[in-house]
Amino acid sequence: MTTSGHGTDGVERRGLMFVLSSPSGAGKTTLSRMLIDRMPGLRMSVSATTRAMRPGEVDGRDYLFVDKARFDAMVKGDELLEWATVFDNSYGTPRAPVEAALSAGQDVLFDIDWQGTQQLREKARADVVSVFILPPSAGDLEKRLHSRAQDSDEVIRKRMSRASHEMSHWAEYDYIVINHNVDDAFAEVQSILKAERLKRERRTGLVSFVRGLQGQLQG
Ligand SMILES: Nc1ncnc2c1ncn2[C@@H]1O[C@H](COP(=O)(O)OP(=O)(O)OP(=O)(O)O)[C@@H](O)[C@H]1O
Ligand SMILES: Nc1nc2c(ncn2[C@@H]2O[C@H](COP(=O)(O)O)[C@@H](O)[C@H]2O)c(=O)[nH]1
Repeated sequence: MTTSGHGTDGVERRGLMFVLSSPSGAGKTTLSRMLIDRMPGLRMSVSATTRAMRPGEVDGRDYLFVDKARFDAMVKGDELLEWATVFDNSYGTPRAPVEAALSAGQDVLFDIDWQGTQQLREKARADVVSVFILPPSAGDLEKRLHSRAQDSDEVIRKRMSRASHEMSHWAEYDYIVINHNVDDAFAEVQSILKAERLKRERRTGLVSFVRGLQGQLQG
């Protein structure tokens, strides 16, 4: 699915799909925004959803807010790379922008649940790097959902009651980060991305780079 771009050291490499998942409220959106602001070469995948817009959310930036008929048409037209029902709403990743970003040599960041992560992994295992974010405690998770002040008590209750099930998928992920403190969690997630960008298998330009070095040594 991916084509090559260039790393910061000029060596060609395949783009990667960097996935953050967690129980609702553990901090994926917060960490995603920090990554997008601070990591050049990383583009956010903007999901389509049928859920209602929260105060402060912007259509096209936070989500593509669509009705059920439009979502179903996207599924039928194979416009989504993955999709799932989460908390009674439909969510899915539009395929075209992801493929365009990867073709342009960029990495793509996904804030999606475990069902979507499984689907991406089935399609492109070698190019998916997945991170599961855990809250430090159940009490902290609940406090965070309340402090966000964007969901009703009923919605928060529903999300808390799903948290244990969401978390049961932690062992399917490549990395686990416990979000005690947002700056520390960000530093950990950033380190994972930096290291994964340097992985030998995705650095398609290394063979010719090393040959060039050897040529210089012989010449
Ligand atoms: N380490 C932290 N300490 C305290 N508060 C935090 C921390 N990380 C995130 N938060 C706060 O917790 C709330 C929930 O965070 P966020 O929206 O990033 O979670 P999320 O995992 O994206 O949730 P959802 O899956 O529902 O979209 C926000 O108000 C955010 O500012
Ligand atoms: N499988 C997918 N899951 C997605 C996608 N976009 C978001 N999500 C996940 O949904 C829940 C709830 O999100 P919220 O914004 O309503 O709080 C959360 O776990 C997201 O990660 C998607 O495109 N596919």
